[in-house]
Amino acid sequence: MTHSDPMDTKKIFNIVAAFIYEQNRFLICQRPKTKARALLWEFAGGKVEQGESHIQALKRECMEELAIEVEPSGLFYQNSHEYEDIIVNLFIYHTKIIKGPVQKLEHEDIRWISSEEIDNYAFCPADKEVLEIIKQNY
Ligand SMILES: Nc1nc2c([nH]c(=O)n2[C@@H]2O[C@H](COP(=O)(O)OP(=O)(O)OP(=O)(O)O)[C@@H](O)[C@H]2O)c(=O)[nH]1
Repeated sequence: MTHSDPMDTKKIFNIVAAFIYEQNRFLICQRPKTKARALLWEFAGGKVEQGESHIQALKRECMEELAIEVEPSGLFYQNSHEYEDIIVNLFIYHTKIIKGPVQKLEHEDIRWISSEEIDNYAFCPADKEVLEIIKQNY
């Protein structure tokens, strides 16, 4: 009997994330030590829960992680990426902060960086392509 391909058993998650750009800088967050992709940098966000829209999920995640009220607008970037543990469908939205200030509630660190500084940070692999787009356009 053949063993099933691990592809078949990996869970697939829809992930929403926020591209928050203010005064030539955008917000990046460092993943906690205890989670998958520990200490890699990412855009704020997380898994879309059952029954939630992308917009609802992004608002909830930004409040949970950063204590900010946000208004997501257009979809900026979409990608699927297979990790060792899961497959992510990543949706990154242009997002504005409606009410701050930003507080670091869940991450190891948070930073506002310019596009020139991107190469100084190790990001989640699924973010590689959008970071190239940011480098070219911001
Ligand atoms: N938020 C966010 N997650 C990303 C990005 N890029 C990327 O590959 N991911 C991946 O998407 C997944 C997000 O899941 P998570 O574990 O942070 O989600 P969550 O906040 O709902 O946490 P939970 O699993 O504890 O409920 C992680 O596997 C993470 O590595 C990104 O830019 N932002």
